[in-house]
Amino acid sequence: MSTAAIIPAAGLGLRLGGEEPKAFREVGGESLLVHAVRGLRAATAADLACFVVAVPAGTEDDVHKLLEPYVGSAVLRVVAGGAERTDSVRLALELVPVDGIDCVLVHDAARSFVPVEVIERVVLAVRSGAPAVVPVIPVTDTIKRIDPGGMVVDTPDRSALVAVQTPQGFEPNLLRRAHAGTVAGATDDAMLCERLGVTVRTVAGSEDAFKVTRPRDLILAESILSERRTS
Ligand SMILES: Nc1ccn([C@@H]2O[C@H](COP(=O)(O)OP(=O)(O)OP(=O)(O)O)[C@@H](O)[C@H]2O)c(=O)n1
Ligand SMILES: C[C@](O)(CO)[C@H](O)COP(=O)(O)O
Repeated sequence: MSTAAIIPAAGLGLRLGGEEPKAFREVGGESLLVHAVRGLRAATAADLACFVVAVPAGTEDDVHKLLEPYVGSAVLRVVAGGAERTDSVRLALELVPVDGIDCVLVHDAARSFVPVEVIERVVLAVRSGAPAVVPVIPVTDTIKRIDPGGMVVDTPDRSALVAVQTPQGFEPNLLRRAHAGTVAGATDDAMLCERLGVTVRTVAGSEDAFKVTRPRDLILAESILSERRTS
């Protein structure tokens, strides 16, 4: 049995700005998408046999050519993404082979520098029987819930809160059932499984798995990359 990776990379990157979609922005001379694919490939314990990448419509052929050298013997499928992240994941999921896959990872192209250990922890947890797995890190800010008028409603106990990253790992048929239902308002795939009543397991994430979202994040990305290239 092998793993399939879905990479939602079809976002515009409005918060990052710039001329091209975020997945094509470069760090250290290579696009965020290439870094993300290379990172997943490096997780040898994941046995990645298939990549399905959702990209901005019209870029499918170019992206296929761009990524071919990085996927090794794995199958590569590239599909036009949808309006929301969940649409892109659903469209990609339709291209994940049904046979021979025991774990589907969903990994944001924008979390391009996730360490191999995190990827392998997620896959191992799915293979150990957890149907849905997310990597998490502790929350360092105090979080407050507010009302529509901006007034504080309450302050949840921070020790019970975590920030959620990707890759998120799923038993394939669970992910298919999760995406067959209503996806409105879901900001990650695990949330869709929660809506089905499934208990989601957490594993340790990493600060390096941060999501490139705003311009300053590119500076952090460059710094992580040059640290890795030095060591
Ligand atoms: N319609 C969409 C929206 C997002 N994504 C992907 O989902 C991941 C997480 O989304 P985010 O970081 O929010 O990216 P953008 O939507 O591009 O960012 P912004 O909201 O700033 O435009 C990214 O890899 C992004 O390319 C996608 O595949 N399809
Ligand atoms: C999936 C995710 O990266 C987990 O933290 C996050 O929810 C994506 O959110 P975004 O609003 O699409 O950036």
